Amino acid sequence: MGKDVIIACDFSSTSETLKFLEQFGSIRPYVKIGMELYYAEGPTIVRELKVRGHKIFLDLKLHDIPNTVKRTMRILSSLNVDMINLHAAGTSSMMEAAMEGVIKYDGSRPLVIAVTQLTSISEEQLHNELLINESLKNTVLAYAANAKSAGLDGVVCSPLESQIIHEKCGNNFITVTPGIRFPDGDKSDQVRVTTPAQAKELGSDYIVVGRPITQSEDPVSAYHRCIKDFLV
Ligand SMILES: O=c1ccn([C@@H]2O[C@H](COP(=O)(O)O)[C@@H](O)[C@H]2O)c(=O)[nH]1
Repeated sequence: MGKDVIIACDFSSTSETLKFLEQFGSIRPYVKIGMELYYAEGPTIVRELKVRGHKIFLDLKLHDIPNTVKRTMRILSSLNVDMINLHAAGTSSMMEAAMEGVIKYDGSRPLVIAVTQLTSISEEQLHNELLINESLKNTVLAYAANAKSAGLDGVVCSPLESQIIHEKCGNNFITVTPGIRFPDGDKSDQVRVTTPAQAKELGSDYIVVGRPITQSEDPVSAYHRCIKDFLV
């Protein structure tokens, strides 16, 4: 299974995104298109980046009734992205419907992964606001197990949970982990964070890195720092 560093391109336009990626020259990083960029530019941003040779994680975190998610997955899958996601909180029925919708006419499909609990959520918020009495760890593990039973390929979680998810769901069940910060970095709105090196130790398959690269004075060096700490 391929491990990689995925850059979260949280920009509001195609021009800003392409200007950012031009700094990488002939390197074509794996990129994540999230809600901000997709809602601003629509499917054309996916085509623009695909044609330039980038692998794409389309991070739209679907969460709706099963029929709506199934039909939306059919549309999104036709964009030929490499990875796509939804919220495990939408239930097993929703995830099973998504897996039906995502299969293309030729039988292929992107990787499908489920968000367990957002990396910005703390144990206290889980209990006091979401009114979930289970521990964060148990909730994440249960959601991961549901995703696996529904036929998904893996989950989005904090690197802090990668190891226990692999123990429960197997090493082929992939963990895609945002919440990455350099040792000297600002956590900002993230709560369950690790460094790239810790994510490697804990067995994350992919790390998703946004601001530590995009807001860096030298994004290319910050990306290579992630590659060195996580992959090498
Ligand atoms: O649980 C989640 C799910 C998705 N994300 C997304 O990852 C990036 C992280 O960006 P940073 O700037 O490195 O914090 C961002 O696009 C989120 O929407 C997440 O952080 N946590």
